[in-house]
Amino acid sequence: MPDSAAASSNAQASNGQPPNGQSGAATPMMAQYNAIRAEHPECLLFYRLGDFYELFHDDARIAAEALDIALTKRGQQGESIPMAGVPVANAESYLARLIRQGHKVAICEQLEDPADAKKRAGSKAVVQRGVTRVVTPGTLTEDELLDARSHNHIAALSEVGRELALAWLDVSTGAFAVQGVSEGELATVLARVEPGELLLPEKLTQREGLFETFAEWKAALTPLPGTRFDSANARATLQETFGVASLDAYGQFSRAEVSACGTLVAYVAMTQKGSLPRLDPPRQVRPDAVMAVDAATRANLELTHGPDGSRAGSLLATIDRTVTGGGARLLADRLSAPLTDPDAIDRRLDAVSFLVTNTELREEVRARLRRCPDVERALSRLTVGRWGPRDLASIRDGLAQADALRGLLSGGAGTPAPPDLLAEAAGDLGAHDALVDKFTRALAADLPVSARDGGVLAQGYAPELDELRGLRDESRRHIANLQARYAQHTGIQALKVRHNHVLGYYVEVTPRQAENLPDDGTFIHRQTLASAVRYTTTELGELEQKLARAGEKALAMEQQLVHELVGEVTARAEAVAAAARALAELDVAAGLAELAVARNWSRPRITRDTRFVLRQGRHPVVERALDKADEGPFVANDCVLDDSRLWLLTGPNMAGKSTYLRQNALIAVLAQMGAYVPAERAEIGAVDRLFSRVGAADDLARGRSTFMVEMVETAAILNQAGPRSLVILDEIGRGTATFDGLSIAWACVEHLHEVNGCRGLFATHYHELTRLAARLDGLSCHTMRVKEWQGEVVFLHEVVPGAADRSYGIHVAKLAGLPRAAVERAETVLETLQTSDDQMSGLAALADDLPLFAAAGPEGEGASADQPAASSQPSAVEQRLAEINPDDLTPREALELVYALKGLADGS
Ligand SMILES: Nc1ncnc2c1ncn2[C@@H]1O[C@H](COP(=O)(O)OP(=O)(O)OP(=O)(O)O)[C@@H](O)[C@H]1O
Repeated sequence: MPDSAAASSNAQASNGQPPNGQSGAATPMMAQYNAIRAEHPECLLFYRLGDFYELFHDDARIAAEALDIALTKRGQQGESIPMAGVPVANAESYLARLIRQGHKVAICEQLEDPADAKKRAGSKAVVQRGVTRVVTPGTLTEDELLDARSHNHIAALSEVGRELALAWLDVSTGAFAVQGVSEGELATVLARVEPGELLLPEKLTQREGLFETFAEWKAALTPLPGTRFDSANARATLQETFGVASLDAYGQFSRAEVSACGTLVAYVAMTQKGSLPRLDPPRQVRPDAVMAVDAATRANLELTHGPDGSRAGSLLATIDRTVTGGGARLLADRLSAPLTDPDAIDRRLDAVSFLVTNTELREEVRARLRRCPDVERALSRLTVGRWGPRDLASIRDGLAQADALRGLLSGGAGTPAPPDLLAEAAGDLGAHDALVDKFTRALAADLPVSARDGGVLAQGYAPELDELRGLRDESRRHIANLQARYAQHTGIQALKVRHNHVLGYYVEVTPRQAENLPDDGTFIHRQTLASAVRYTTTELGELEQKLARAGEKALAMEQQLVHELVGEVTARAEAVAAAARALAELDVAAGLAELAVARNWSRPRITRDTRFVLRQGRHPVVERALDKADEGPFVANDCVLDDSRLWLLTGPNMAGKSTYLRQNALIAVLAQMGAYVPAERAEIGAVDRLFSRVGAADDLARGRSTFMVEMVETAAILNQAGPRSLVILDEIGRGTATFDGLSIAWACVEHLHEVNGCRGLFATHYHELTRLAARLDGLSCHTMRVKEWQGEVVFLHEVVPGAADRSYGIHVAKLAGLPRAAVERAETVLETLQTSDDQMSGLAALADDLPLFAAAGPEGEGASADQPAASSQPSAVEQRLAEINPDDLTPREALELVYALKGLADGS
C-alpha cells in the first residue's frame, strides 16, 4: 500500500477536495481510504464497511444525487466528511444505475476477517482492503446489469503509424473481433459495433478529422495514455492470454490491430483485477466482407432501434423470433452487419431453408431451445470467478439441450442431412453427456443465489459430504431433543432451547420459572432480561461445538466439491463456448425460418452482378403495423433496378413513397444478413454500401439545422457511393428555398447517374426533375398511383411507370385539419402558380411566392382570390426566361440557369 499520508493529499486533490488540513489528521481508516481512492481517480469508490459500501467526499455527493440516497456525514476529529452508502446485499441495482449514467465504480472489499485484523494488530487495527474489481459500462458480466438480448461491446481504437484499427469484445460472452479502419470509415464501423465503452489514446481525441465521430460517442469515450497502446506489449498480452507463441494462427494482424486487441484485453484484465473471463481469439473482420451502413442510414432505416431509440418499432424487433438470449444477440449482430459475399450468404440461407421445409424438426428445435438458459453468459461468469450456483445449472441445462439437439440434427433414418452450417453447428454442440449426468446428480433441486452458505449439492452426490451433513443434522436433532429432556428434568414444560448470534445455543425460561430450576449445576447462568433468563449447559455447549465443527466441515467440503464442478466447466470452456455459439446459430436459423413461414416470406437469390429485382415487395414493419391495426392490406410493389438503375419517384404526399423507398433498402439488408424477405421473388446483386437519406431532423446538439444535416448526409452519399451501392434519397432539397432545393436535387440525380453509377431510388416533389429521364439513360420515372373520386383523392399505394402531375399537398393539408380559410387560400395561390403555360414560367411564378403569401391577410384581405397579386412589370426573372428555349438547354445549362434565376430573384 502506498504511503498513506502522501496518498491522502493525492486522493483529495484528484477527488476535487481541498487537502484534509493536515493529512496526518486522517484516521487510519480514512488514510487507507484515501490511498485506495488515489489509485482509481476516474472511478467512484465503493468502500466496504461491514454490510455497506460507503462513498465519501465528492463520490458521496455524486452517488447521493444519482441514486437518490441520503447524504450523511462522518465525524472526523472536528471535521465531518460527506458520506453515502448502499447495502452490499442489493448493491447491484445501485451499480446498474450508476453505470447507466456513465460512471465507473471501483469496488473495494475487506480482504480479511475483522477478527483476524484484531488478532493481527489489536483493537485499533484497520481491516485490510483492496479493489477487487472496477465496474465500467463495457466490462459487465452480471445478468442484472445487462440486457439479455443485446451485446455489450467494449472497443479500443488504436493508431500505429498511419494505420487505425478498432477491436471490440463482449466480456459477457467472450466474442472478440478486430478490423482495420480508415478515418473516414470509423464512424460507420462504430455505428455497427455500438460500443458501450470506447478506449482510445488521449492524443486521438484531438484529431481534427475524428472530432465529429467522437462527438457521437462522447459518453462512451475512455481516453488512456498513449503508452498503454504499445504494440509490442499488446502482442505479449495476447500471446500470454491465448497461450500461443505467435498470433499467426489467428490471422495476419497489422500492428494497429495487435495494439487495439492487446490494449483491450489488458484493460479488461485490469478491471477484473487480473482474472480474465474466457475470450475467443480475435476474429479479423475484412472491411469489404460486410455491407457498409453508416450511422445516419441505420437510424433512418430503424434497423436495430425504433423511432424512440429503443428496440420497439425497429426492423430487429419485427423479425426477432429467437427464443434464447444468445440467439437474440447473434441475430442483432447479423442484422447490424449484413454480408457481401453471395456464397457466405447462401450458407446461411441454406440453413434457414432447411428449417423452413422441415416443419416438425423446426418446432422441436425451437421447443428445446426454449429450455436453454444463457450458457454464454454463465460461462463467462464462471471463468471470471464471479459465478453463482445457478450458473452451474445453466451450463447443465444448456448442454443437456445441446446433446438432444445434436441427436435431432444428426440426420438419422428418414431425416434429410442438414446443410453445412447446421451440420457444423451440430458438431459444435459437442458431446457433454458425462458432464450433464454428473451435474444432474450433483446439483440440488433448489439452488441458492450464492454458494457461500452451502445447499448447492444434492443429497447422494458425495457420500463424505452426506456423512458430514448427517453429523451436523444429528447434532441439531440432539439439541432439539435436549429441550424435551430438560423440560422433563426440571418439570418446566415451557422451557425452550434457542439460538442467537451472540450467545449461540441457550436454555430459556421466564424469571419466575428460573426460581424453580434445580440447583444441581446443570444450568449455568448467561443472561437475565426482563422477560427471560438464559442459561447454557455443558452438554449443550459440547453439542454446539460438535454441530459447528460438523457444519464447518460440511461447508468446506461442499465448497471444495462445488469448486471442482466449476473447474470442470472452465477446463472445457472452449467446448462449452462452441456449444453456446452453435445453440445461438440454430436459434437464429430456426427463428428466421419460423418468421418466413409465418409471414410468407421468400428466399432471396444473391448474385455477383448489379441487378436488383424485387417482385411484390413489402415493408416488413409497416405491413405488420397495418395488420395489427387491422387497417387494410399492405400493397406490394415491384422494384426493378436493371438497365434503368436509378428510379425517380414522384407522387402525392402520403401516397407511400417513403415506405416504398425504405422497404427496398430493408429487403436488401434482410437478404444479405441471410434471412428470407417480404417479397414474392427477390434477386439482389450484392450491395456493398447502403445509403439512405429519408426524413430529416435537426441536430441542435451539434448546432446543425435540418437542412445542414440533410446536406452533410447527402455529401457523404455523393462522395462514397459506387456501382455496387444502393442509395435511397427522399426529398432531397426540400429543406431550403424552392429553387435552391430543385437545383440541388437536380445536381444530385445527375451526379448519382454520371459519377457514382449506383443503383438508387430518388423520391421527390420536384416534378421538374422528370425531364432528366429524357437525357439520362439509366434514369426512369415512376409514380404512386392515386384515384380522384367524387372530389376526394384515394391513395392506391401502387408504384407505376410515369410521372405525377401534382402533389395533392393541399389535399393532405385539409386531411390534417388546416383551417378552411387557409386551405382555400392555398388553393388560390396554387392556381395562380399553375396558370403559366409552360414549366419555366411556372418556375418564374414560384419565385414570386413570398410576396403572394405576404399580401394575403386573414380571410382574404389584401389581394382577393379573383384578383391575384402580380406585378404589372415583368420581373428580371421573367425577362430572362423569355429569352430562352427550354428544349435547347442541356441539363447542365438548365442547372446554371436555375442558379442564375435564383440570383436574379434574390437581387430583385
Ligand atoms: N404499400 C402500402 N400499402 C398500404 N399502405 C401504405 C403503403 N405505403 C404506405 N402506406 C400507408 O401510407 C402512409 C404514408 O406513407 P409514406 O409516409 O410512405 O408516404 P409519402 O409518400 O412518403 O408521404 P410524404 O411525401 O408526405 O412524406 C404510411 O404510414 C402507411 O400507413
